[in-house]
Amino acid sequence: APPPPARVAVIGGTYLNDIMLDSGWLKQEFTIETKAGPSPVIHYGEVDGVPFYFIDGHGRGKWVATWLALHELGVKEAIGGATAGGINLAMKTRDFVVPHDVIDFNTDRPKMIPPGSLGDEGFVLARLTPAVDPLIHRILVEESRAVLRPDRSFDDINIHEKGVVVQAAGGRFESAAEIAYFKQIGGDVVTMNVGTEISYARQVGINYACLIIISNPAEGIAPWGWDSLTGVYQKLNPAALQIVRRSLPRLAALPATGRVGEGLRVHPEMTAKPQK
Ligand SMILES: CSC[C@H]1O[C@H](OP(=O)(O)O)[C@H](O)[C@@H]1O
Ligand code: HPA
Repeated sequence: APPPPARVAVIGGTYLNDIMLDSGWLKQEFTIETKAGPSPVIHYGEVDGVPFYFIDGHGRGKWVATWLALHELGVKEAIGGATAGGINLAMKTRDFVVPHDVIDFNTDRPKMIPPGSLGDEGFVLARLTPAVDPLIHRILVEESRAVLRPDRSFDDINIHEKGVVVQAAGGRFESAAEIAYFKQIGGDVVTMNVGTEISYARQVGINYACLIIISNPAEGIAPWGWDSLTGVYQKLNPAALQIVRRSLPRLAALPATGRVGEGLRVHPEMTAKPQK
């Protein structure tokens, strides 16, 4: 049977994976074939009557196939969850950041989704300004406040409405000198995943923003231990799940057209036609 339709997707990183898989919201799993090979496992779920897809671990290494599959399935809105290291001293461990921009130093995933993957003639140079969808960005800020603020035990947690997320090369943590450099060029938090996600979502025309929880101070900013990584997200996971739950119906109700990303993906002058 074909998977049930949904126009919204949630992509889990470290902190959202387990709690989404345990949420009781997921009903069915499937994979689909894409021009970049089989998709990762895609979960179909429903909560409060809203159908959605969930992919854990950012697609478990299947970066291009993940976003081609979501496009193929007709997804229009997506939120990503990720942990990151705090570079900006105002962005402490446990704080929430809804980034507005990105610096992408990833080198092992293609910057451009291979030409022809989407059935476009030639290639498309997507634009990243603004880097995330402003409407989804606002929803994540508002729902983070709505969930965290009434709970006095979260009083020490800041919700940062803006932030530049640096995607490091990935594959290992950064050196202190690398972080000092990221700080100098305006980076606020550092991740190994979100830069690619921001870029691929735009390239396939899916409106996207992400909710980051800081799990540790970036290297050289302050000492941290492995327990920081696990401890932070275990404590904040239930709150994150409620933020997702409250955001989903709002994402599903967003207008399908007239969105800022539409004009940023395809421009006729930027599309190389095959030579006659
Ligand atoms: C958990 S430490 C490093 C790991 O965490 C971040 O990923 P995620 O988006 O799954 O939270 C970071 O990018 C690294 O992959
Ligand atoms: N660096 C890169 N990615 C991360 C970090 C970090 O310090 N913490 C969580 N994800």
